[in-house]
Amino acid sequence: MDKLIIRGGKRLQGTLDVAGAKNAALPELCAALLTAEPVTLSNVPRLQDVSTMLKLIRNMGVSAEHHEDGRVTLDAGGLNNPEAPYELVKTMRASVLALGPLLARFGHAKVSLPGGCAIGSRPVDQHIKGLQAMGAVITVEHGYMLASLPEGRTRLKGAHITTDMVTVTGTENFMMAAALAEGETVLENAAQEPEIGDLAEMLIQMGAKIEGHGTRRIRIQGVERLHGCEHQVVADRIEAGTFLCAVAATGGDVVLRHGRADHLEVVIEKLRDAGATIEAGEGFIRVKADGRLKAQSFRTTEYPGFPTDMQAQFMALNCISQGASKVTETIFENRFMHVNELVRLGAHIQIDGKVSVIEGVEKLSGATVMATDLRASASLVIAGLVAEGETIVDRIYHLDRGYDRMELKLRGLGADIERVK
Ligand SMILES: CC(=O)N[C@H]1[C@@H](OP(=O)(O)OP(=O)(O)OC[C@H]2O[C@@H](n3ccc(=O)[nH]c3=O)[C@H](O)[C@@H]2O)O[C@H](CO)[C@@H](O)[C@@H]1O
Ligand SMILES: C=C(OP(=O)(O)O)C(=O)O
Repeated sequence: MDKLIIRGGKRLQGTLDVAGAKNAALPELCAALLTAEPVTLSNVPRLQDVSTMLKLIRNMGVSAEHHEDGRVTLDAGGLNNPEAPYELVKTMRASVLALGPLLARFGHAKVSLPGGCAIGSRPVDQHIKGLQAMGAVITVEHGYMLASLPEGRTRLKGAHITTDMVTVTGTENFMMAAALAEGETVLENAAQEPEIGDLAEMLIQMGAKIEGHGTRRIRIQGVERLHGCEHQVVADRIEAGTFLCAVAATGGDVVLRHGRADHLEVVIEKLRDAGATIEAGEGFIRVKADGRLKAQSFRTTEYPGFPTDMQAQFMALNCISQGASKVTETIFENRFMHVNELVRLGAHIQIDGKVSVIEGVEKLSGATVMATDLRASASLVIAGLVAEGETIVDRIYHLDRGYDRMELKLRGLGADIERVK
């Protein structure tokens, strides 16, 4: 199993390229299932989750190739097996995104229920309820969602869907299903994450009629057929935010090319309050930091609030900042798995339910720690970059699920970090 060995204490300096967003690329690969015409996505990141999604859709009979230049060319003309088997779904929860498109195009689908995961139980009840409101018949048998249309129907029908909570992949599933449904669908309480807007733009290019993406109410007028398109995946705000926190923690001066500051406003505001200098313009974010910053309290909420996917990385920064801070996680019930590992590196953190209280310390000291989930892994890497001595981060397959060669990018900025088998 791969590990990272980090010798901390190096300032980060230089320029790096922000990759395409995992959380946009995954639904967009599924959107290609909605048409029999070729689709080309560019700026697709090289991540384990993308490889898994490509495996999943190839298994359906789709031809899909990830090229050296980051393009993925897809052709779902030959799709003949609308099924997502457990073996592939269990390693990537985003597989549930195949359900909406398969149902909309084929009228039936068999998608494994995702299991729980380290950060929480993550049910898919809202996905099922919403698609049922659109006329789908869905039963759960032997761990699979078996979805079909009632006798005599060939298309889903538009519906008014109000979810119990804001759900990102739920909103995406409904948008994709509604694009080919009969009549109008209105999504209330819709997610507003930038990845929703990026998917909507792709669907519109394919001929979908969508309005209101980026707001709490999205309207979709179904069409009979969608066509192929070329679409560039939006920059990954979470990868960019992770590097901003890393530089804020180690000190240094780094330019993130292609970074979208407008998608990271709350995080950037917190980093500025902490004492980092951040400049941003068209297609770049520059971060400069020196010495210990001031700890910042925050609570995670849906976009445009503080992203849960940045909680662990910002907490790592708080661990070595001046003063105390309170971090409240409101989205996932079990997203503090990094805390015990940060404590092994010398951090002072106490958990009380949804709240972690962090007392900043002057230094961390290297140790062997275990990655438990994707962003937890990133927080341990940040902590390792500032810790004295050697930190070994074990089980980095979690990290590889969502970061495009993170250690190479960090090495390019002067970090002492290597991957070992
Ligand atoms: C591939 C992708 O885009 N993943 C992101 C997506 O995950 P994902 O879309 O899975 O997360 P959701 O927005 O759906 O989850 C929000 C909350 O709603 C709950 N819920 C959701 C659906 C449902 O049917 N029932 C239910 O109870 C979840 O357990 C969670 O507590 O948004 C999360 C919240 O920003 C991010 O952390 C993930 O990185
Ligand atoms: C939780 C995350 O992703 P996923 O929904 O793919 O598990 C994440 O990107 O931090």
